[in-house]
Amino acid sequence: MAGAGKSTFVQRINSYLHSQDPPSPPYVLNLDPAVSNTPFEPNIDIRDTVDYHKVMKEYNLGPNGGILTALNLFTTKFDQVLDIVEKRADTVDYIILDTPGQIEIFTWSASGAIITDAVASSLPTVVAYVIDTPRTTAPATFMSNMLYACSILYKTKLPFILVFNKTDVRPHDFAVEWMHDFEAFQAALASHQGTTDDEGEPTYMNSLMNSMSLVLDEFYKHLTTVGVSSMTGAGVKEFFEAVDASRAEYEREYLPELQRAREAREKKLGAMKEESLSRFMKDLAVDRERHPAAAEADRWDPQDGNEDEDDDDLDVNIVDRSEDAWPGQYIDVTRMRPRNDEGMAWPRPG
Ligand SMILES: Nc1nc2c(ncn2[C@@H]2O[C@H](COP(=O)(O)OP(=O)(O)OP(=O)(O)O)[C@@H](O)[C@H]2O)c(=O)[nH]1
Repeated sequence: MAGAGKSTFVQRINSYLHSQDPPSPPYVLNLDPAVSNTPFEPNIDIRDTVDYHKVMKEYNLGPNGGILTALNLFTTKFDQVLDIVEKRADTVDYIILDTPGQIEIFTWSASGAIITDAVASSLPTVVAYVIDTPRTTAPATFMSNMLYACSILYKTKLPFILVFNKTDVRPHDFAVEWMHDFEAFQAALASHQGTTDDEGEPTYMNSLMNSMSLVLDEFYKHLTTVGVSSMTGAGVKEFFEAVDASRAEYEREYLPELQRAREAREKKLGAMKEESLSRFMKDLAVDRERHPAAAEADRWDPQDGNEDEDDDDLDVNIVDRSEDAWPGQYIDVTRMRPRNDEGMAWPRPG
């Protein structure tokens, strides 16, 4: 959620990896086009490719529409990002993606899904869901947060770590208790104000939450939980232990499922292609029979000079900053680079 501390957390895990012996600098991607400063220096930054303010102006959008459109435009180039990232995979142990602050823009958009699927199908991937612990102490807020996490887990089907952040302000033991002890959560719900109406009946919200917490009980079994403080660095080591365990889970569960889905999709696509090709060939034969002269004139001439037409050489707009810095370099935030995409013609909807 916005303000949960995602960027601070990225900076913390980045500095943790740098401080290992030997240092293990990660490769960092910033996918938030609207962030003004990041506390780390990303290797690839969406802001180098898309100017969010210009997108808002050009497409006449508000802030959220601007972020979504900027992300969509960036996604059209994501194959290039993946190429760069894959080239680094042998020398870099961790690749970190920081997502936009407006959670639904990433989790519920087509581009968020494309980016997640693309990354997850080429590298072991884990989702870290960062929670603002001090702002999750009310049972209703806790429940909403868990429902959101649940929806992302089921959407991505990826290994998932709940990161209770800001434990320097409020330890996350209450959350662990609520997740493991159904009755403790019920008691917290009951002791919270407004659980019954004027006639002593449970309020709609309270009964809804009671039933929801039963559903969530199943969901909690699939989760790993860690408490961290991005401020002090407490819990970061445990976070990386959870990431390593998730890698095994990715290889055991996600990968076979992915391969099965890919094979099924390719089979279906192959059948569709074959069918439309045979339909096309039939139509062509009928057409040629009816108009033999036109068919003769329509033959492809290899001397035409069209063989140079190759759209593989489209402009390369993705900037790999580590070409002139080292991977995952984190620096003071005043060294942000100017955005420079003057003259870039983005496709317009419709
Ligand atoms: N005390 C404390 N504050 C934290 C911690 N992590 C982050 N913060 C503070 O929480 C605020 C939000 O942190 P950000 O890292 O900007 O959060 P974000 O989720 O990236 O924010 P958006 O990108 O706007 O969604 C900042 O003021 C941070 O200093 C923590 O572990 N402890």
